[in-house]
Formats: sequence, structure tokens, C-alpha cells
Amino acid sequence: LYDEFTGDISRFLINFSTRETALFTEYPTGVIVDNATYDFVIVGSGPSGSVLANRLSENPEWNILLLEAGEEPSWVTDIPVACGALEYSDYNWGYTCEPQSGFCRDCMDGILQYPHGRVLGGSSIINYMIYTRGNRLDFDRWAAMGNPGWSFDDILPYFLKLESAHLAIKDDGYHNNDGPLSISDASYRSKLVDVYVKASQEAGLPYVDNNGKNQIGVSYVQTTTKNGKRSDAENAYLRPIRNRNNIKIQKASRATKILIDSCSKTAYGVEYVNDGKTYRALATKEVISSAGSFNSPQLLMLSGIGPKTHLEQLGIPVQSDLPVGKKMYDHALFPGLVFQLNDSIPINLVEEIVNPLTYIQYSEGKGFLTSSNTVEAISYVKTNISTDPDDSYPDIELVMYGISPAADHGVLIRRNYNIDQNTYDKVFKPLESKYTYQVSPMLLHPKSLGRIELRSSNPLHPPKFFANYFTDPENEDIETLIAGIREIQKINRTPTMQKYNATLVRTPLPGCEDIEFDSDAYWECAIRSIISSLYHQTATCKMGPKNDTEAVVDHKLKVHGIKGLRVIDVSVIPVPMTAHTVAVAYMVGERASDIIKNDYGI
Ligand SMILES: Cc1cc2nc3c(=O)[nH]c(=O)nc-3n(C[C@H](O)[C@H](O)[C@H](O)COP(=O)(O)OP(=O)(O)OC[C@H]3O[C@@H](n4cnc5c(N)ncnc54)[C@H](O)[C@@H]3O)c2cc1C
Repeated sequence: LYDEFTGDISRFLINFSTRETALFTEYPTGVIVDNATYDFVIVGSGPSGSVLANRLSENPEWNILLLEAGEEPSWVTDIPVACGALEYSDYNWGYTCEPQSGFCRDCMDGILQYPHGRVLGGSSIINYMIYTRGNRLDFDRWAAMGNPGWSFDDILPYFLKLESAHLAIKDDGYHNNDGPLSISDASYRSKLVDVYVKASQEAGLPYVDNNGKNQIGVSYVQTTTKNGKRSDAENAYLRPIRNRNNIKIQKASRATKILIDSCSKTAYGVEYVNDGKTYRALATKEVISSAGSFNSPQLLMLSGIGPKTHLEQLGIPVQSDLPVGKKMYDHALFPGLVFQLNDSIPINLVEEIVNPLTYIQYSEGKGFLTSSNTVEAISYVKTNISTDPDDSYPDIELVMYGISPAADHGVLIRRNYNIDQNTYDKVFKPLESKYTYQVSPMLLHPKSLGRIELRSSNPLHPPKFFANYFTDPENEDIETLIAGIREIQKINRTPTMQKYNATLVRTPLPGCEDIEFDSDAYWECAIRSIISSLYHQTATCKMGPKNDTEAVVDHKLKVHGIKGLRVIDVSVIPVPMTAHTVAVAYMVGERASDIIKNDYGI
């Protein structure tokens, strides 16, 4: 292990704990049999894949193989506040976007990071645990695009089925308490969040259960946690069924190709790599790709399903010419809006970390370690520049953190946002000893579209990601984020916030010094300087009918033009969600399991 130490303490510690987990494996390990045959082969154990593995193996007549490229999670991944550090471990695929000129000007190497979970449980193991389902209209529009069975009324039963809610405030009829995944209020709150929630109401936002009847308003964050620990796809859906006789959960096994009979256009298995050796697993009924919004399109393209010209350029024989990876929605978040207070009501991260009580409290399911990445409140807002005809459809989410990027003195948060050292030293370092917090606007319905391509025909090479942020010709994405900043400033100006003398930090970002501070032009410059993704990429294998030129799968999630193959994960989501995406990932898994059972008369 010492030899593997690269100078990166968090990577070292987390990988050390993974190693420990490997010694006490939770999962049966068996000999790998080449060409073994199953009814269903599922690739990827993220929220969608884990739900499928669980629900399909409820039928004792079916034999299931679940392949996962990563290893098992460990006790570290249970600690909610550790999530930011997990990006610096082998639990992350470590993807980054291609450098582009219109954004991330003050990011390290000009690069936007795209972390993505590589572990049993997928990104639900490294994510920030924020639980938001989305707006009724997201699903109604999704259904109206030619996808029957996906309207809000159709999918609400599946949101109910998956959750066990432990919430102080919840709307009747919108929650359930006996599903596998635990949804809880954060058991740790700063004094600041109570002030902020009150101030938001004073600024005109109603208090709502944002997973209930009305979404527009402010809420304390709802999280995928149980008794102060992470609740995720692995511990909610896989661990309880790991000893079922009819399922094989095979970790460290990376699918490299879907096997397709090119005459009958039927998928009949996958090729995968385990410990450097290549194997095949055969499927008599179906192959299901649940490898997530990046790896499902990658796997499809490697197998000949994708844009014809792109595949031909790489010498990959084309099985079905489909627009795989051509469209990618993502949620951009601006982390540069920081306020200073005259009182110690925000979270003091350093004090919490060195306080022995923190660790005692964690053993009781309380205290700082149970905080979901210090996100404390979420608001949905329809800004005055939104052109959506429906008043209940927000265009911005405000993510309120009990800290600012200066809270850990530049150790991890700076790296999470990939802010370069020079920018950090100038703007954030002077705040290290001050009482600060941040509220970040997140763009819900981007007009700029990203895309994914293969880098090469080598399955082990990472794909190429083009985020294409802020390339929409009307500049609406920037304008909406600025409108979000103005909403946050309104909250900050309320008497409740002003009791604490809440003041916007006015140090300009490098490159924006010559622009009048707080003008729209300044904020455009600032947004183009430091921007982060919240990692909600969707639509890379978009759902839609055959006549939809952007569609890859139909409403039953079957790949157009190929038999025996479905994609079941967030890559199929055809609209930019008014939400973070993990709740929808579980829901898609639940809904798809019923679709499959129905198709086979179960
Ligand atoms: C850092 C981070 C923070 C986030 N925070 C939140 C949040 O707070 N709230 C929220 O709602 N959402 C959040 N998200 C997004 C959310 O976690 C994802 O949308 C969700 O996990 C997607 O689920 P999925 O089932 O589509 O696939 P994924 O979670 O992407 O899982 C796919 C799985 O497939 C495996 N896989 C991929 N390729 C192969 C292959 N070739 N062979 C075998 N296995 C393979 C991967 O290793 C992975 O385990 C966050 C994401 C990240 C990365």
C-alpha cells in the first residue's frame, strides 16, 4: 500500500478502507464459468441496475447475472459527509470533459470534472444523497413525447414503492414507509439553515415538501439516509438479496461488448473482462445495459449501436444506426456566490472535524458526519425570465450549503469544483477565518446540449465528453443563472438575513476585475470562470418512439432495431429533469422491472 501512495491522502485512505472491505467481502465469490448462460444479463449495478437485479430475481424461475465493473463499497461510503472525498478514490471512474473555451476559465487546466460511481451501487455510493423526484410536468411531458406509461400518475406508484420516508413534514399521498430505500430529513442542521429557510419564506417562497404536491418553494433537504448513514442501491437493494440462489452478483467485471447476432439483430450475451481475462456470459432472454448515462452509450457504441459515421470512422461494424450519445442534458451549478455573516451560525467545518464529540455522535446517527455534503436546503424557483407557460414549472434550483468553498481551507472543496489555486488564493482564501456560506443556482432546463463520443474502439479507453455549456445562441442559460443569482440576493436582503448582516463577498474572480461588480456582465464572466456540474447527465440513450430522430430506446426501454436488448438507467430520460437524478434512477428501475415482468406474463 505504501508503494501505492501517490501523495493524495484522501485517495490513499479511502482505497485503504476498500482494501479492508475486500478482505471481509459481503458478497459470495464463485469461480467464473466462461459462456455461462442466464435468462437476463444486467450490466451495471447503479440504482436502476440494482433495482432490476432485485426485482427480476424475485421470480425464482429466472436466473440473473449482474456484472459490475467496480468493487464493494466500504464503511467510509456510509458516512454522508465523506461524499466529496469519495471522488478521489477508485470508486470514481475519474472522467473529465474535453476542454472548451466558453466555461471553466478559472478551473484547473480549464477542465470540468465528471465524477461517476464505479462500485456496487454505482453513483448512489458517491453521490450527495439529495433526494428530489422532479416536477409532475417533467413526467407528463415525457409521456407526451410518445412514451406511454411514464406520466406522473403512472410513475408515482413506483416512487412510493421504492421509499421508506422518515420525514417531519410530508404531503399526504406522496410518501410511503415500507420501501427499501430510506429517505430522511438531515439529522444534522446548522443554525444558519433555520434562518435561511425563514428568510426564503420572507422573500416569498412558500415552505413545501418538494417531493409532494407543489414543488415551487423552499424545503429542508430530504436525503437518502437511514439513521445518519447513507442509504443506497447496494445496501437497500443488493445486500438483502445477495444470497438468493438465482442471482449472481459479479463485481470487478467490466462488460466490453454486447454480443449481437448480426443476421437476426438479436443480443445474446456480453463479453466482459475480469482480472485481465476476457469471458462471455450468454442471455437466453435479454441483455440489459444499466451502466449509467456515460457507460451505457459507450457500451452500445462499442457494440455497433450508434451514429453510423462515427462508428465507421472507428472501424466498428454497424448493427443499428442510432443517435446514441448525440444529446446530453446536464445540470450546471455556479459555486461562486458567497455571503459573509457577523455570527458563527454557519457550519464550522474545521471545528467539527477536530471535535471528538463529532465521532461519538456519529455512532448515535447524529452530528456533523451525517450531513449530506453540507447541503441543507433546496428551493425551486420560477424566475421572471422563464417563458414556460406553466406557473408551477421552476427553471432554477437554489442549493443552500451551510459552508462556503473556503470552509476546508482549500483541501477538498476547491478540488471538487476544480477551482484553480490562483483563483482560490485570491477569492476564497481570505474567507477561511470568516463566517461564510454559499447558495448556488443550478440551471434546471439547459438549452445548451452536451454529447458523448467514443475516443477509440478500445473498450478500456474513456469516452470523450463535450459539456458544451453556455453555447445556446440566445445565451438563455447564462441569463437564467443570473436570474437565479438575483433570487438569492432577494433572500439575502430580507430582515431575517440582515439581522446577521449577510453580505455578498465582493472579491472579483480573476479575469472579471474590469467589469462592474454585480452587473449582469460581471456575473456572466464569473459563471464562465467557475462552474461545476451536479452530475445529472441524461438523455444519452434517449427514450422515444421510432419516428423520433433522437430516440435510442422505445417506451419499454427496448433498443430500436435490436431484439433482446434494453437500456435501463438515467440515460433514457428524455427531458432535463427538474430534480437531481437519483430518485428517477430508482423509479426507472422499478417501473422497468414491472414492464419486463408484464412482457413475460409474470
Ligand atoms: C458525485 C455525484 C454526486 C451526485 N449527487 C446526487 C445527489 O445528491 N442527488 C441525486 O439525486 N443525484 C446525484 N447524483 C446523480 C445520481 O447519483 C445518478 O444520476 C444515479 O446514480 C444514476 O443511476 P444509474 O442507475 O443510471 O447509474 P450509475 O449510478 O451511473 O451506475 C452505473 C453502474 O454501472 C457500472 N458500469 C459502468 N460501465 C460498466 C461496464 N462496462 N461493465 C460493468 N459495469 C459497468 C458502473 O461502475 C456503475 O456502478 C450524483 C452523481 C455523482 C457522480
